[in-house]
Amino acid sequence: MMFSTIHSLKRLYTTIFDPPVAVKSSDALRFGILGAASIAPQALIVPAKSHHEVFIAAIAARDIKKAEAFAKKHCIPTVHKTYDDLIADPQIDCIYIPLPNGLHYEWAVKALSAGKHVLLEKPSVSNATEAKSLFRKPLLSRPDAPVLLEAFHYTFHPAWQLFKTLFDPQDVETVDVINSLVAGFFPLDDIRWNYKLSGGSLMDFGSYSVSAVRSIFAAEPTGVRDVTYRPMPAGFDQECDQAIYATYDFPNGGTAKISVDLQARGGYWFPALTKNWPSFANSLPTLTVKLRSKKADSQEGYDMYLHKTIVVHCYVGPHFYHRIDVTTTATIKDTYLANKIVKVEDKKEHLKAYKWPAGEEGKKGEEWWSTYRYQLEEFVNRVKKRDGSGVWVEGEDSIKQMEMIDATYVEAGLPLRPTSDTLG
Ligand SMILES: NC(=O)C1=CN([C@@H]2O[C@H](COP(=O)(O)OP(=O)(O)OC[C@H]3O[C@@H](n4cnc5c(N)ncnc54)[C@H](OP(=O)(O)O)[C@@H]3O)[C@@H](O)[C@H]2O)C=CC1
Ligand SMILES: O=C1OC[C@@H](O)[C@H](O)[C@H]1O
Repeated sequence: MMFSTIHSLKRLYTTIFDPPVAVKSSDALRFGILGAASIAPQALIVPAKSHHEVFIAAIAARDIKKAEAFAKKHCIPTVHKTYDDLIADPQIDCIYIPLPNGLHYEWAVKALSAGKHVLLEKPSVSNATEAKSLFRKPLLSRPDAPVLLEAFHYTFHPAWQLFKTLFDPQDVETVDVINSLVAGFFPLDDIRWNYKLSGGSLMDFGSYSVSAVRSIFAAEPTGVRDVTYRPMPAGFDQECDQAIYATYDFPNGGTAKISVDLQARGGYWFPALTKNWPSFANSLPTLTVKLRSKKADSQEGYDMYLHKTIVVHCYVGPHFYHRIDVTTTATIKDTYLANKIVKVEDKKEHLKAYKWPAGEEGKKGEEWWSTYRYQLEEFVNRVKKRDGSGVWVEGEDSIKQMEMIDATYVEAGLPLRPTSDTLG
């Protein structure tokens, strides 16, 4: 127990602060970052350290002093005065875009048009109109097309891929996803609460819920219903959802519920007194999948049914911690007694996967790799035209993702996030 805790802490420390630094190869891809964004170190700069084919070469920020300070802190050799200057830099191969959602479209188009590969933060853009325009750009169908990826990092981690091997999407009956963040984590002037910048909880933490549900059913919903939301407090953008709840119907008859709260409060004893206390409950993004009950065996006088429930704890950041709990419930019914239940037995398994199983071709990784590091591996593999792990987020998938977000906002009675002026 003690050994395993020390091992976990060591893995975590290596992941976050101290990955081994790789010697860069002469053909390493040179990345430039648009904006000194908070997420850039975690999502790209730290993961790049251990990748011998990735070099973080340049940064641009709206304020040159901020860019210089960021460059100094993260040892980035080149600072550009503007985002446009960075994109025009012939020394840069790839652009990472961690800008507010509402600016993703404009800058992704500019970067791709300059022939750069683009790693684009999630959600890819503001709405499905932008997504169709971006991901169906004719330049992306050319033989020498640049790579464009919506950075749904969690899908690249072995834990998510292991989870997906545990069931057939056709058998999924219900999915419940909770993405909740304690109130106060993001200040009220954060980009997440700015409608013009395409904010809202569904666009933020909620985009994972939508992505996860689509991935679990391997299908698009036939409808969305029962959408409720909590707007921002008075004085803030009322078009921005602070929390949102929705139910989706899927073609196999299954349903999914998402529950997203970016300012979670309450849930304590004496609710009247504590309802405004920040809530740490559900702080680990969690999802529960229930599969349809299936007849597994039939003997003289008895039928046995199996029913599986799978819970994934911390599905968004499995590198910090995760656990996949699989409960298989066996129910034995007496067919001579009108199917009376005579026995119910639960079998529980707890699974985890920080690395790919040994010996699988193209699948590289280390226990301490974060979701972002696994994602970077595949991004580079695509650029270098190698097969890699086979995990990817296709452009058409990113379009469907935005269609589901749009449909949810429509059902909520909220406006779609605004389309960029740069989309003619
Ligand atoms: N993959 C993940 O785990 C995560 C992804 N994200 C995504 O990354 C993106 C950025 O999020 P985050 O890093 O938290 O955001 P920040 O606010 O920290 O960074 C956004 C950057 O955008 C730039 N910017 C340009 N124009 C504006 C503007 N008008 N207003 C505000 N900022 C502007 C700023 O750059 P400058 O330095 O030039 O001023 C700023 O540094 C979002 O799309 C978000 O959804 C966020 C967190 C986690
Ligand atoms: O991973 C994440 O966690 C917190 C969110 O607000 C953020 O945007 C998201 O990507």
